Amino acid sequence: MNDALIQAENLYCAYRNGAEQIAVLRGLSLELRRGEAVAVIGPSGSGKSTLLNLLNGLLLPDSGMLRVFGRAHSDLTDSDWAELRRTRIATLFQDGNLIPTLTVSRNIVFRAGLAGLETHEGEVLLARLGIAEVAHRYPDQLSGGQRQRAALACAFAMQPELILADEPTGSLDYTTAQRVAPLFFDAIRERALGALIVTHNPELAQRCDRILELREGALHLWDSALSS
Ligand SMILES: Nc1ncnc2c1ncn2[C@@H]1O[C@H](COP(=O)(O)OP(=O)(O)OP(=O)(O)O)[C@@H](O)[C@H]1O
Repeated sequence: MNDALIQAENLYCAYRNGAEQIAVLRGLSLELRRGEAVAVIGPSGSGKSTLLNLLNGLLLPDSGMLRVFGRAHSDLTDSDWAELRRTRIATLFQDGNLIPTLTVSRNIVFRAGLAGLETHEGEVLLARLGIAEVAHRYPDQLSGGQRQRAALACAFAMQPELILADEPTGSLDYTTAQRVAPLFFDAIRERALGALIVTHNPELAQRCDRILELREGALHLWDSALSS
């Protein structure tokens, strides 16, 4: 069995504003396998969100090869990507992507349902994440950190194979981040998920199997000696 969830080779991606062309990814390569967590770090504007959007099918590369679950991006239609996002890829953006008209509990049930699953573990997930008491509240009645943990519960409830996360602990205080991070990594390892985590948090990055730095449009194995 091929364990690669993501294989990207020599990806190029540019934005066009009229005559101006902003080349963001310039020959980016990446492989992510099941059970592996990879942190992506890099300065503001280096292209981290662009990369997440490509891996999610929200953007298309201009050239290069991208395979997700062994399927070439050129063979994936918009509805194939939508199906992958519904059932196999969980995306955690900083603002939480919860449905505002549903309570936290209903968000979890709904998210699992989209993936074709019934879930009875919502309360357990919320308790493990330390937010059982907000299960009946709506997203706009939560703090940023509670919203982020509720989004994490929704992501786990859909039982994804791949998690793409943008600062998954960015809204949490230090103590809560210390509590939530192990749960995140336990879930990745227990369920042999792959995770690509964009983060500025060095402790979170250090828990990953590899740290890659996005620099000059490509990913480089991060060398702490070079950055000090
Ligand atoms: N829709 C767009 N049109 C034109 N340029 C864009 C667009 N989106 C992003 N860019 C530019 O592409 C570059 C990469 O942006 P991106 O958001 O991927 O960076 P980032 O590493 O995620 O930044 P940050 O850490 O600040 O969120 C930046 O120079 C940005 O200004």
